[in-house]
Amino acid sequence: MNLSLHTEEKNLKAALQITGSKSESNRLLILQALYPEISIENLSNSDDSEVLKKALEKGNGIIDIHHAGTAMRFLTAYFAVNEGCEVELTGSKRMKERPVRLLVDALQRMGADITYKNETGYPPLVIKGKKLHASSVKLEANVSSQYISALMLIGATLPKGLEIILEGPVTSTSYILMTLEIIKQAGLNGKFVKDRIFIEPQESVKPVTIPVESDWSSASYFYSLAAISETAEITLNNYRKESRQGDSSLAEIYKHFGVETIYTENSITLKKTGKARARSLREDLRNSPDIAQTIAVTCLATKTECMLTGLHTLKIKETDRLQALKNEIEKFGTEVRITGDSLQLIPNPELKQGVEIETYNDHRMAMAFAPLALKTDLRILDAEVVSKSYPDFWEDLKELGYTCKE
Ligand SMILES: O=C(O)C1=C[C@@H](OP(=O)(O)O)[C@@H](O)[C@H](O)C1
Ligand SMILES: C=C(OP(=O)(O)O)C(=O)O
Repeated sequence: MNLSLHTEEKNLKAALQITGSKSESNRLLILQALYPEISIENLSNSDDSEVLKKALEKGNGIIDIHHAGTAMRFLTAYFAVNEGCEVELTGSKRMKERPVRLLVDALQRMGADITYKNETGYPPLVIKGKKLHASSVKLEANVSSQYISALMLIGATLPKGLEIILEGPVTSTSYILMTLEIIKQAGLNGKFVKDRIFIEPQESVKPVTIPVESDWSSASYFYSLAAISETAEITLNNYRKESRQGDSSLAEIYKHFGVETIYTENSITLKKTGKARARSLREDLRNSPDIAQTIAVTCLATKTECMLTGLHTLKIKETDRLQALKNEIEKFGTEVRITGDSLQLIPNPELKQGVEIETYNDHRMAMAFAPLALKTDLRILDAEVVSKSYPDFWEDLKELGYTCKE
């Protein structure tokens, strides 16, 4: 499905209910499978959470998790300790190019029975679940925090718990902290001190209901819309100031674009009153990689010079996001310089019209570019990709006065 986006709206006003955080949901689904006393509220309706839920229900045989990175990594650890199960964990073509070696190495050193079906270091994986007795493991921490979260989630089921020693710089730390907070909220114990994470052993937890906050990465597209609009007042329900999600740094970052965040007990209102904006932006996004695309497109639309750093993980996500951003932003006549971990955008006063955006099977490419329709009509190719994290995205955009035509 290709969508042509158009809007004449300059003043945005709406109240929306975005689905639950996929990161929180996927942690909770794994914990619930290990500790059935846990109940979850406001679970994400994303494809990634749906495939994880189905995989846990299936529990044996060939399990295809499509494009879902967290599902691949979390299930690798989950099945490795699930005594008696035999699974082949596979995914989309792109998933077979996304590395899992550091996690698999760590689990193998802990005694797990995991082999590669095709290429060493990449899915599909053949996993035979067994009891693991290790109590400590070392792991390089600069490639993906998902490997670390995966180990943390199974840590309490091991007879002596698990100490995870992080080697080198740590990336996406906010997601490790999210895992720890959720583990504690479930009634388990753990701590993260310097380069070490300790998860205490525990066989069961007391019955507990854990609400999932709505998804801050999904909220980023509304921050971008507010930034690009003349005025905006967009209320998003089920968000908190004290969030577990690192992408809540949006509230601070978007002040540069004149967007204020007003917090009430259970919602945020993004308010733009037309104040002057900064002409340039410097941000280190190593703790919130998923909002890099949104911010780059906001800068394109608002003609803000920007230098985004800490982006070394973007190359191994749903697509090579640095290259994809360069390809698509340059279609508008704006220069983009990328390195292995940074993106610089040099604004151009003219914005080319009638551009078609390739989305590279990446939900965030489609959603990040959509706000730009406030400035120029555009066409988003394969627009259905949004369902990976936010299936209702196009419907919610209509609430803001957009027309989205096939
Ligand atoms: O743990 C998580 O829920 C996630 C961690 C991040 O990945 P990396 O740690 O690989 O950067 C993030 O990009 C991804 O969307 C979700
Ligand atoms: C990178 C992402 O997801 P995952 O790694 O879980 O596929 C994302 O949602 O932006």
